[in-house]
Amino acid sequence: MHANKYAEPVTALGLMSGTSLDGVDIALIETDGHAVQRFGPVGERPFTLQERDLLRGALADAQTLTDRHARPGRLAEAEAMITDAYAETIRDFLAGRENEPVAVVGVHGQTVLHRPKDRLTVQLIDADALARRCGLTVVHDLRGADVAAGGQGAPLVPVFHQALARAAGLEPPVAVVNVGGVANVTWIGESDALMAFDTGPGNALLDDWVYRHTGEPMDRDGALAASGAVDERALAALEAGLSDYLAQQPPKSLDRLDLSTGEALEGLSLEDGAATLSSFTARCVASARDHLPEAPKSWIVCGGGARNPELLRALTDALPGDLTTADALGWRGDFIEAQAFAFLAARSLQGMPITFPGTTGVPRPLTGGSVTQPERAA
Ligand SMILES: Nc1ncnc2c1ncn2[C@@H]1O[C@H](COP(=O)(O)OP(=O)(O)OP(=O)(O)O)[C@@H](O)[C@H]1O
Ligand SMILES: CC(=O)N[C@H]1[C@@H]2OC[C@@H](O2)[C@@H](O)[C@@H]1O[C@H](C)C(=O)O
Repeated sequence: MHANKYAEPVTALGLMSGTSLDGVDIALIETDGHAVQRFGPVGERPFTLQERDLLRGALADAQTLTDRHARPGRLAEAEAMITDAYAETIRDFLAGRENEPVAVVGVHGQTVLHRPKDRLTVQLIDADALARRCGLTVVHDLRGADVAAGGQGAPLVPVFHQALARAAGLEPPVAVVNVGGVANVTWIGESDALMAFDTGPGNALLDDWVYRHTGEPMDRDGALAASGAVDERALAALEAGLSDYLAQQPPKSLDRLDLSTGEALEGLSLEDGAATLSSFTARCVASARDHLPEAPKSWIVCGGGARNPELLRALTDALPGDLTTADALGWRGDFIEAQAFAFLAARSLQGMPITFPGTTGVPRPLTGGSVTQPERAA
């Protein structure tokens, strides 16, 4: 009956590089912007240590920005690096897949500053150069319109979580928790009801702690946390440091640099610090329940944190209800964000809303994204 309600499906690519600064994820889907008709291949391109250092420098230099288009300090170099990395990722991904009729590429870029209360959110990516180099239509700046309209500009992925949950026939209410650098939750109730917000740290503080002590980028497989113990005093201090945010009613979102351990972990061993930070992430997710309209029957964990067994254990301890990973449902938990940016680009091309009062607090459902055609960018 609704045969013409949605547009013809298109093949869309999505690229995401998140707050963990670990690399670029890419995914191909076929979608009409409402559902996913086909999940295609995925890929990733890790950042080198030098690239991560450049991004850390760019994050620091972005703190004084007042103009989202300015690129002082290391920002210009970082943007060129990100654009190269995205172009390279697309080229390598499509090599041997020339038959994929890619209609659009949705790109997130690299967030270096996110201050929605000042109507400022900055993602590094030169979309014109990218469109030119890959010869494809690029949709970028998916947060800008939302922030300009008074929204939080994040999280953006909830409408895709909703499409995934709908297709899986999950019994509402269900919560999807993305444990990236920052963690966020999407709550999906009856009749497509949607609420979403950033819950607090995901892996960012744990990554920083491990990097500072060992030069390694993460607590791989939770090995450090597994051999440490949670320090309750330090945990309480961490929670006190974020208490205003935790208590705040959604909509709400975080900048990576809003998160810090302060003095809370002083004197702790590497292992105890890792155990305490893993628990902190889980406790912040658990405290998100206070803001949800109804307790979720099940929790689905995705993002890099789902690969950390200690973090999963801490989440299982902290959350009532069933907890499962996205991968256990047959989703590609590490690539949901990349798939989401493909989905959002397809919606953007059709002028469909990508953010909602329940997700970013924008006054009414709003479309977003800027479209760059390869010929216009030439
Ligand atoms: N095997 C593993 N063991 C422990 N942690 C892991 C493992 N694999 C990934 N991670 C964690 O996941 C992080 C990457 O997660 P992800 O790619 O979801 O983040 P992101 O997309 O950068 O973040 P965001 O969602 O905040 O934008 C790594 O930095 C690391 O902390
Ligand atoms: C401003 C920004 O880049 N925020 C990210 C960050 O990383 C996780 C969380 O904080 C989320 O709000 C968002 O990313 C995902 C992709 C989102 O918008 O849904």
